[in-house]
Amino acid sequence: MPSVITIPPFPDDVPTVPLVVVDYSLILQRDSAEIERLWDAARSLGFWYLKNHGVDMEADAVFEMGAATMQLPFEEKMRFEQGDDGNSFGYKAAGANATNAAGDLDTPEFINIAHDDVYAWPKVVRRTYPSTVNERMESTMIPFVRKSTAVTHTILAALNDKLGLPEGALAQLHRTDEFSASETRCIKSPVGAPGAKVSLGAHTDFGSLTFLHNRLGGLQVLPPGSDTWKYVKPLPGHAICNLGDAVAIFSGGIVRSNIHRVMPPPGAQGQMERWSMAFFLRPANHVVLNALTDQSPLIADSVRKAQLLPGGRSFFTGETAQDWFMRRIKNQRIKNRTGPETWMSSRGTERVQTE
Ligand SMILES: O=C(O)CCC(=O)C(=O)O
Ligand SMILES: [Fe+2]
Repeated sequence: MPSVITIPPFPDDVPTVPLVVVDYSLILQRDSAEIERLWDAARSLGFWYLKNHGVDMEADAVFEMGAATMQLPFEEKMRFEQGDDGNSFGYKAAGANATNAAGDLDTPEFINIAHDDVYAWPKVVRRTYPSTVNERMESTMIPFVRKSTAVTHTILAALNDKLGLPEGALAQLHRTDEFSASETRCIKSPVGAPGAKVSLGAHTDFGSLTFLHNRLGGLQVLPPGSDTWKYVKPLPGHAICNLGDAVAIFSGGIVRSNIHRVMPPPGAQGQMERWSMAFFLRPANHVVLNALTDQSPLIADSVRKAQLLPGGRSFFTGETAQDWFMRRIKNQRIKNRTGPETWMSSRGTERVQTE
């Protein structure tokens, strides 16, 4: 199991980004100093560590589900492959996605489980999964997804207030009783050759909030204004949170969906398989990704200012969350590639960040 393997230390001679540590137990108590810390992180890099979130045991169980799933015969996993039409639920084989405009292939395998299927279990509402997932729906997936939904909604509520939105405005766009692309992903990356290329290509996240559980290094961010990728060092007992495109657009650019990628783990960690796992909170499928200017003067002001800048940005995509997500997934698939333009069609808000 990934969680009981001894992990070599993260090297101390690689560039890392110092992330703010947010204490979830204080956010839950609506501690204003802690909410301010979260607010600063959300607006500057859009990434932060989260401690005292209380989901570690459940996260370990999801890693165990991922390990059991990846051990299934390849043909069995391929019975649940996500396909090329823009759906991400199910299995994604290594090499199914491009990592850049040149069409270089990704190396990780994923198992993606739709939250809609977890909420509705034992009813199947989006798709079916391998037996290793079904057997753990009650023991593992339901507790993990319930707790992670609560954590991510609590963070969203704190951001909602700071954005000057009416109470519950963001929650209303992320209702758990409406279908969405929200999912839990367990990722296995094989041991790479030293100096191996990018494992998961540079991207911004497609939805609103990612709650990421990392054991090994490899995740990198490109901080605003920098041309050097920096590692995010995994810290025991700390999850990593980052904001995605949807909430950056809703906020009119006040909060940031920062570009990131995954490289083979650095130093001695490079000798190991890399496992990671993420809970992705995304808006309901029908929600249109536009800035919420009519609900917050702060957001209206931010959009006005952004549009006055040279090359002024629009925060009105007119695309639904479902179309935005499916376009991005579909155009990453190597089978759909016609040329560099396919990669460009897979892009979200990273279009305005350096790649
Ligand atoms: O594996 C990681 O550390 C990050 C994965 C990621 O960025 C993603 O799946 O969107
Ligand atoms: Fe990501």
